[in-house]
Order: sequence, then C-alpha cells, then structure tokens
Amino acid sequence: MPVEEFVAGWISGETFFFLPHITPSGRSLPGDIEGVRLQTQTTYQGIIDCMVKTYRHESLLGFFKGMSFPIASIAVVNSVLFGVYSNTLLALTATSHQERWAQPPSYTHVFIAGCTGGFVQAYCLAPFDLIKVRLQNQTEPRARPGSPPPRYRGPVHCAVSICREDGPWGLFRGAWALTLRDTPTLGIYFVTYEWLCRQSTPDRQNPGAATVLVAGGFAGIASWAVATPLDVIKSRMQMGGLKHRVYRGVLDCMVSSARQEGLGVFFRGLTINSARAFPVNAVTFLTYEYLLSSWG
Ligand SMILES: CN(C)C(=N)NCCC[C@H](N)C(=O)O
Repeated sequence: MPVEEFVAGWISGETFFFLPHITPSGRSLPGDIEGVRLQTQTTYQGIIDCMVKTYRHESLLGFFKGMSFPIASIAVVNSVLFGVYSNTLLALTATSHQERWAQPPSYTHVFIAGCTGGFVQAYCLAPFDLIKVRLQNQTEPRARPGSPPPRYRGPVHCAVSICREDGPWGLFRGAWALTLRDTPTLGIYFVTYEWLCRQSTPDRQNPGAATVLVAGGFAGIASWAVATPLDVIKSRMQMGGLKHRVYRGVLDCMVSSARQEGLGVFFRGLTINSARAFPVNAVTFLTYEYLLSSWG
C-alpha cells in the first residue's frame, strides 16, 4: 500500500492549519466558532452579531475556543482522507498517482474512492470534532475569581468528562451524522476537483498550479455546500444532553429543527463555511499535488 499519499495528506493538512491565521474565517480558528454557534444556538442573528457578542462576552480568546484539539487532529484526518482515497483509487483502477493524469480514472471510480475516504476519515474525526463543538459552545467568559467555572476546563478535561458521563462510546456521539455528512460529500469533493482540472487542462497532461488552486478551492466550496445541512444536524446531535435537547436520532433532529426554526436552519453557517473553504482547500490540493509530483 503506497504510503506517500498518507504523508502528503498529513503535510497538506498542516499547511491547511497555517493558512487560517491569515484568513479571517478559517474553520480552524476564528470563523469556525461562529459557524458552530450559529448552527447550534438560536441567540445569534447572523455572523456579525455572533462575532460581536463573542468578543464582548469572551474577549478575543473566545474566538480560539476548542481549537487545540482540531489543530492536532487536522493532519491525522487529512492524511487518512487522502491516503484512503488514493489507495482505493489504486485498487479500483490499478493506476498510481503519477499515471493518474495520463490515464484518468472514471468519475464513478473517483466518487467511490472519495466516499470511502470520507467514511473512514469521519470515524477518525468524530472524537476530535465532538470535543471542539462542546468547547466552542461554552459561552462563559474565561474563569475569573468568583465567576462559576466553565463546564469543561479544556480539551482533555472535556474528553475525560464525556468518558466519565457517557462511557468511551460517548466520544462518538454524533458520529453517525458525521459519517452521513462526509461520505457522499467527499465523493463530490474529489469529483469536482478532477472535473475542474480536466476541463482546464489539455488531455492527459498534469494540471498547472493555478488550475490546482482554483479546482481545489471550488471543490471545497462544492463539498461544504452539500455538507452544510448535515453539518447543522451533526453539531446539534453532538450538543445533545447538555443545555440542548436530546434527539432520538438524525431524522428526529432534522424534523424537529425544521419544525421549530423553518427550513432555513439547514443553511446556517453556509456563508462562513464556503468563505473559508476556497483558500483552505486550494492550498491543501496544491501542497498535496506538489509533494506527490516532487517525490516522483
Ligand atoms: C465535510 N466536508 C465538506 C469536507 N470535509 N469537505 C472536504 C474539505 C476538507 C477540508 N479539510 C475542509 O475543512 O474544508
């Protein structure tokens, strides 16, 4: 099983982490918290309102809540995604990454390999994502003398508390919704990327850097456009049992959210998810392709 794809996925996941420092809306840093809070709480009127309230109540530090775990996990999850995707494609088509532009795989194979990568990565991501969502939904200001302490003191305390309250499987709360979100979405992600690259590159040639950037960016937007409704459901299920109501399952969460808040609830966070998706995924694909081509 070729491992370069796992390593390239790991490194491109890390560049993905550095980029949000220079973009105002990275999901790994400020911007992610607004997306999650907009999806799970009804107190905000929009992105700006959420940012202003977060700043007023929790200061600048409020924007960075729950981020140390995702930062640690991004490289692992990206490595699993790209590694499983490439190896599945290799198993289906018998063409290595180096030969892939000269002998392009069918879109069906790309879709199946993307769905497989998405399915496997969802289970690796689930515990990290749960802890991030729980920490990001704590709106208490940082501990001050006399003020009640927040429920979770940090990621490790959050993980230990979840295990104590719900057992180790509690860390996988919402994992089913995450799998439903990521499996088809990542199929669409890789198909969009391949399609855009092939449209703007002469037959059987490797795409140039600009093409990879644009195709990667639009693949990110397309995948988040499709994923956002299930992203809302996933975040709500992960919050179940805290201040939020417990849902009987994905369907129950969908139906009662739509009944109480209208169909618009499924598009909460779409703007901010899409705004961050372009730069993050453009750089992820560029780094990934560059590394694999330079390793020959
Ligand atoms: C759930 N969705 C939409 C995805 N996982 N899409 C693929 C993009 C992955 C990238 N790490 C990002 O966060 O944009």
